[in-house]
Amino acid sequence: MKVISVENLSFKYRRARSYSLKDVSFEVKKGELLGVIGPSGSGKSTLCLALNGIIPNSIKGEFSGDVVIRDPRTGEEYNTKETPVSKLPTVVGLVLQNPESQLFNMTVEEEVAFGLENLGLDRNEILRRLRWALEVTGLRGLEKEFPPNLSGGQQQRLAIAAVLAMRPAILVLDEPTSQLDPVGKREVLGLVSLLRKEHGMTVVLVEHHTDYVFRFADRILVMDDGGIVLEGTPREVAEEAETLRKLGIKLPASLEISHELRKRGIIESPAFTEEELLSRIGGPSG
Ligand SMILES: Nc1ncnc2c1ncn2[C@@H]1O[C@H](COP(=O)(O)OP(=O)(O)OP(=O)(O)O)[C@@H](O)[C@H]1O
Repeated sequence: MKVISVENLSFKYRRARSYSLKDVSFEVKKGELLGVIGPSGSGKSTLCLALNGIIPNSIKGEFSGDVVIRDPRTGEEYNTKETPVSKLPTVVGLVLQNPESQLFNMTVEEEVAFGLENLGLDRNEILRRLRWALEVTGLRGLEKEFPPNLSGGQQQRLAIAAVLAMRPAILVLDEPTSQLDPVGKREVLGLVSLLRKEHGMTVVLVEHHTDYVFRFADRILVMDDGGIVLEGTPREVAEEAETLRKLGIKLPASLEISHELRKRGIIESPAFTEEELLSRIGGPSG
């Protein structure tokens, strides 16, 4: 089942000289993890904002094309340009790059409950969702903490908890680990994997950490200059090493090495992890 259909989407910010998205079309199926990579300024963040309707409803500009979101639980379809912005976060949650920009309450629990109060839910439902969101994100016990006192990884997990409490079926994450240290990165990407596996969520993930994207995404979109230049499975996209290199996209080390080894005829297909690479060349892991 398709849960996101983007058709001929173009967008130019007010006062900008050129379009930030140029005739972009793609689909995402229920339960998929779509990785989005591309150089700085290629339109990834703009695309994220368009997926939950902030563009064109709150951030205006020249918009054409359609972004249609289908709620897999009800089958209802929402064309973002015709849907109130207050409705979309209950279907598509958006987590931004910098957690601090999304956190503005005095305690962890107030942060998560804030959006729920705006949904007009009753007290019991708010508490139920609050507990669930903190449980899933591993933040139980930190309810009374002041958000700026949390670690970077905890702050980003809190931003995710606040979005999850709205019970979206689809999660869009715009470089959620870019401000984090390696421990924080692992925490957040571990959470993304859990949300997919155990909660059946569909995920669109913009991520510079290509190791994760090539290893776990079902499909990858590569963007450049507002358009999609490559789209395919990690295996298919990895075949285009030269294009990726020209765009300045760093492949995971195992793929870079396997690309060189393939050129020399030592192995036949790309290896996505170090273990896979070692086993291909007859190393210690077999
Ligand atoms: N609010 C805005 N007003 C005008 N132009 C903008 C605005 N936000 C982004 N742009 C422009 O739109 C283009 C795409 O930017 P966008 O932030 O979507 O790219 P990105 O791929 O997410 O980059 P990064 O990896 O650096 O976050 C860039 O040329 C950028 O300068």
